[in-house]
Amino acid sequence: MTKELERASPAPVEQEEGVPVSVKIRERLRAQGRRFNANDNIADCLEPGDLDRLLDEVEAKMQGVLDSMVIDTAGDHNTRSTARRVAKMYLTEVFKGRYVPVPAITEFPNAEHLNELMIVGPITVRSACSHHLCPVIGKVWIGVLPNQNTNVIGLSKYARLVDWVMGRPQIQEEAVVQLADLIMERTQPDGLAIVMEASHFCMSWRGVKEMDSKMLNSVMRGVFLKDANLRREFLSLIPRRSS
Ligand SMILES: Nc1nc2c(ncn2[C@@H]2O[C@H](COP(=O)(O)OP(=O)(O)OP(=O)(O)O)[C@@H](O)[C@H]2O)c(=O)[nH]1
Repeated sequence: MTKELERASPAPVEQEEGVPVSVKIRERLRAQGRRFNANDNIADCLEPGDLDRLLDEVEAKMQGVLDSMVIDTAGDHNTRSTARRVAKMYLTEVFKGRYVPVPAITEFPNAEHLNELMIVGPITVRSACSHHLCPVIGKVWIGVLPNQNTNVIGLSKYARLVDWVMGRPQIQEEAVVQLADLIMERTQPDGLAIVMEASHFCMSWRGVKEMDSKMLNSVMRGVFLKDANLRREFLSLIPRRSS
């Protein structure tokens, strides 16, 4: 392209004034050919200050939702700051797992060359379904068969990884797979087993209004897939789940 043509071209969206920050972020994601589904993490496409600008943008859109629901947020003292509260809750609390990088994981040398089954749980699951953004609350158990040559990670880190993956709008089937992929990638054990049990408020608070049903699902990787005895041992060691 000649210098003249370059000058004549419209400014890239990054430099345009008044372009919503979400549009700029989407452009960066598309330029990298990246997916940005509800349960994807996009932290590495955010620039300094973007999250604050997103907060302002989501607040303005939430205010529009409240206005369209014919709620008098100016007169009603209870909802005066609701748009800001909801924006903060989505971006910095319940869906934080989309906007912050993966937690740092401390690794310790596997000095004793441990290769026995280890189970951690129940770890609390707090999420929301991608369909209605209703809460999903439950528990997860993680079983690891370490590899005698790989490092050991601190126990609390499993809970931090669960929190990071579940802090996005999710569906349970995809959440357990994302969690398994992450733990496999980070710790490279010989085997990994995950069982999740959760209540979906989209089924109890609304819709079919079924109060007691839960969804249980599992994912097995590595030796857990091949070794039925190991699978049985893991399942038998998980404390009796809530009724
Ligand atoms: N498979 C799966 N389904 C889920 C999960 N979370 C919520 N759902 C369901 O996803 C469906 C949402 O899509 P639709 O069926 O289009 O929603 P709807 O018409 O409002 O459905 P109702 O909930 O039956 O009123 C509902 O059946 C939810 O119960 C999940 O983690 N996994």
